[in-house]
Amino acid sequence: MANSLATVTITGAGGQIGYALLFRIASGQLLGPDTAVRLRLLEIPQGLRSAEGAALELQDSAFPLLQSVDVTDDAASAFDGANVGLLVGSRPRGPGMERGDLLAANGAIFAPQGAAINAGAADDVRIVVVGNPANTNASIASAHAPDVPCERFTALTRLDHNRALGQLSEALHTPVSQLRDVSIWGNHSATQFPDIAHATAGGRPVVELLEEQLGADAAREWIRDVFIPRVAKRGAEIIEVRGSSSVASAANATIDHVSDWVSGTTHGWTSAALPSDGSYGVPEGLVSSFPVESIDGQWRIVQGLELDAFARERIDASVAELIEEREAVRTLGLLG
Ligand SMILES: NC(=O)c1ccc[n+]([C@@H]2O[C@H](COP(=O)([O-])OP(=O)(O)OC[C@H]3O[C@@H](n4cnc5c(N)ncnc54)[C@H](O)[C@@H]3O)[C@@H](O)[C@H]2O)c1
Ligand SMILES: O=C(O)C[C@H](O)C(=O)O
Repeated sequence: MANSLATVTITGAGGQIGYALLFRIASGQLLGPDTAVRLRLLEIPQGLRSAEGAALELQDSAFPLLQSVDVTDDAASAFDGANVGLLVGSRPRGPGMERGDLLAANGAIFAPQGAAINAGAADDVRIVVVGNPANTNASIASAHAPDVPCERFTALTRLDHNRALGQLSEALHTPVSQLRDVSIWGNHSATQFPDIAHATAGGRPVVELLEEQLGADAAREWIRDVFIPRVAKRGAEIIEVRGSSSVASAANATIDHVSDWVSGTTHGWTSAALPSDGSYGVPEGLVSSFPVESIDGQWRIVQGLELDAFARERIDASVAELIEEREAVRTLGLLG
């Protein structure tokens, strides 16, 4: 029997990722078998029917851990008492839409949601932003929640991390369970840097295994010309092949992110985008992806990793893009 109760708020709950998330959360995969959940589904008016339909199906699933489901288009009531906020609903880039328009449209979503979190969320609230541009949307929400510690606002790069594991597993013919310490640095965008310099497979350095398999030069080329772009552009590949953006894998990564945050990482480190504390020269406060561990319910950036010139250049390029996005939203007055 559950011995605690948590309120989980999902924005964009009537959308694709929302639908892939809800049933896994209600079954206990987000917070474990000892925590009953109260779900709050936030949608815009046009999305309410879809969210209401999902709520009917949740009822029909008779999940023992599911205590209640509320559907609303009011951010204040959706985030009232929230322990976990999954910020999925966002404004995707449409045809002919300029980057500035995209950031402004998302500002209009994430600024009021940040304010609602500030006003009513539980003291221990944990937020993960999935809706793109995820890192910058997290900064906007955080800027409007001055009473919530900024480290509670994170953005999803676990999908990129998992994609990197999938690619390595295939290349090395090694189960994912044998892989450790892959890192995603920077933005959840094509500039991200998937880094395997410290990764191991079955305890052996991945780079060494690739060199044995391919030879030193070909291994370097594979990492630079195949692995990195494949992971960084996987979102676009999925859109091209599936005809719409990733859904189940994005929901799965969101569950992984929150579940590790709450329960701790046990298989080496993972990756998450969080406000920088200045580590690795990333400007303080910028929401950037790092290699992280979760200890005692808090993300900690893995310290002391050596970065070669190639890594430094790639991280700097992605951080430069994040700084540009931050300046653009600052100019729009979205950072408070
Ligand atoms: N970070 C990642 O790894 C990652 C991966 C995949 C997709 N995404 C992003 O996730 C987002 C959602 O994807 P999807 O496939 O579920 O899209 P979707 O269009 O199916 O669903 C989005 C839902 O959000 C709702 N919504 C819009 N504005 C809202 C608001 N202000 N409040 C509440 N709900 C609102 C819409 O009505 C819609 O139902 C997109 O921005 C997508 O680019 C991120
Ligand atoms: O929705 C997108 O643009 C792609 C998404 O962020 C992904 O990584 O799959």
